[in-house]
Amino acid sequence: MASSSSPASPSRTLYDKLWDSHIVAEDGQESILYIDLHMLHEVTSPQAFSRLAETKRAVRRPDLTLAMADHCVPTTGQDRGISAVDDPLSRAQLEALNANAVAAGIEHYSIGDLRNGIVHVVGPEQGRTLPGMTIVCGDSHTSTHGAFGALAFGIGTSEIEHVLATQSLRQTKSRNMRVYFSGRLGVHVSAKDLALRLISEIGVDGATNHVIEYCGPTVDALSMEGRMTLCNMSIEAGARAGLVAPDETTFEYLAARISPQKWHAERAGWEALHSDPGAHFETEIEIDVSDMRPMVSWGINPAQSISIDAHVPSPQGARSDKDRLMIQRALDYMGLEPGQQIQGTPIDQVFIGSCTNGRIEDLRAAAAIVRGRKVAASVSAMVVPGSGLVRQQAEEEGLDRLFREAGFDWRQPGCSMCAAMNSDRLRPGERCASTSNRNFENRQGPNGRTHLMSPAMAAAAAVTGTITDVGALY
Ligand SMILES: CC(C)[C@H](C(=O)O)[C@@H](O)C(=O)O
Ligand code: SF4
Repeated sequence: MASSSSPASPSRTLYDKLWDSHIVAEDGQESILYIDLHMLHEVTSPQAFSRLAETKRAVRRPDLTLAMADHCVPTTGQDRGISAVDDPLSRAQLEALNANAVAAGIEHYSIGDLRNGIVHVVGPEQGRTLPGMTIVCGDSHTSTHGAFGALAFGIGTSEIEHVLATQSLRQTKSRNMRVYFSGRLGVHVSAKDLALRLISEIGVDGATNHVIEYCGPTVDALSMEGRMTLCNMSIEAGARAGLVAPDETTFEYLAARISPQKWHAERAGWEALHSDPGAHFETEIEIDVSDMRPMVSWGINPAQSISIDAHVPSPQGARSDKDRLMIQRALDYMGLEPGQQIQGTPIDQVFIGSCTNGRIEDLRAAAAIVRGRKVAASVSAMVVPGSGLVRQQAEEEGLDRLFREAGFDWRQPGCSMCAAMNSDRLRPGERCASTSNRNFENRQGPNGRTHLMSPAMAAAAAVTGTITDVGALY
């Protein structure tokens, strides 16, 4: 695929600039890109290391590689590790990651280390994610790091092997897409709602073959945490990556995480990381969010999301036979009636966490709703901080006490019930208010039912026992 504007063109998008500045070699439609940071987790890296060993190749740049366990770690009793009896597969994955990292000299935050957590929370937190970088990980939500103006995307196991061996990656360029959000967000309307709104409008394949650049006054006003939430969910619209051009908000976030020398040396370069005026985007979307209410998913993919005051669709109203079948299947799986109000639907569990919404700001937003209230008797609710440092920060602020006193479980960090790869999972038929990013069938446990929403909305669901407009709690 031809790039939207050639390297020599005067007007380039941010994506064009990131792409051009990392080309090591070009071959027809494909380029080899240099990779500045490669993050590893326990689920997708073991086979890549085995292949490397089989072919007697070494890790080329251990210093540009960072490893941590997140997907299958338990969220209680982490000091005990994982028992080989209870969960032999997860235990083997943790041991493999540890052994591989040690053997290659790769920095590794193992389970129980304060710096450990979900890879997409930890990279930025540790100041490893920087504007202008190329970042890859064997994980689709690597798009999160695009919030810093880094070209960040998920890769497969054979690509992990390739990056480990060469620190480069063969890629075909995607198209440029611009998503412009205007309008001031209402109280309790957050970046998560922006993401769900966008995906509900363009669909789960609306950004396929594209890299999205998010911009406009609404995005400018978002914190880094909010931008990470937004970029995180780019992949749920089918995009290869999401981007936000770095600005003062970004620089300030980084000032607290990297050395002053590095910050001063890099800053001028970071300031050039934006789309030039007149740069060409193949696809442009504009959304005015001034009147937006919080969003919630009703179905079995993130595009099946509606405003909290809306009604679940009915198959009769579908535009095509395919849509009708999709709606029917989603209603059946979710145990919802056509046309019913989403508000007031009783829930069984609440999960606050994940790489979408497991950062300190997310916990603060949820805690603000929980303060002085109790989790409904019918609900079991848990908070899983995105990293050990997020957990520590929350404890310093007394948020853990607020959650515990309200009846939440206060857990140790990891992916947890986002993907149910550890023992945190829904029982069949249970309905969950979740701050994660995927509501696919069986995602949070076999026959579990997931409703995606923001942390404030999940907290409101916890205290009322139903899907509730958090704005109505005041
Ligand atoms: C396990 C991993 C490959 C997977 C991903 O790539 O996204 C997981 O993180 C997820 O969210 O489903
Ligand atoms: S928190 Fe969920 S979405 Fe994020 S990396 Fe872990 S499993 Fe994937």
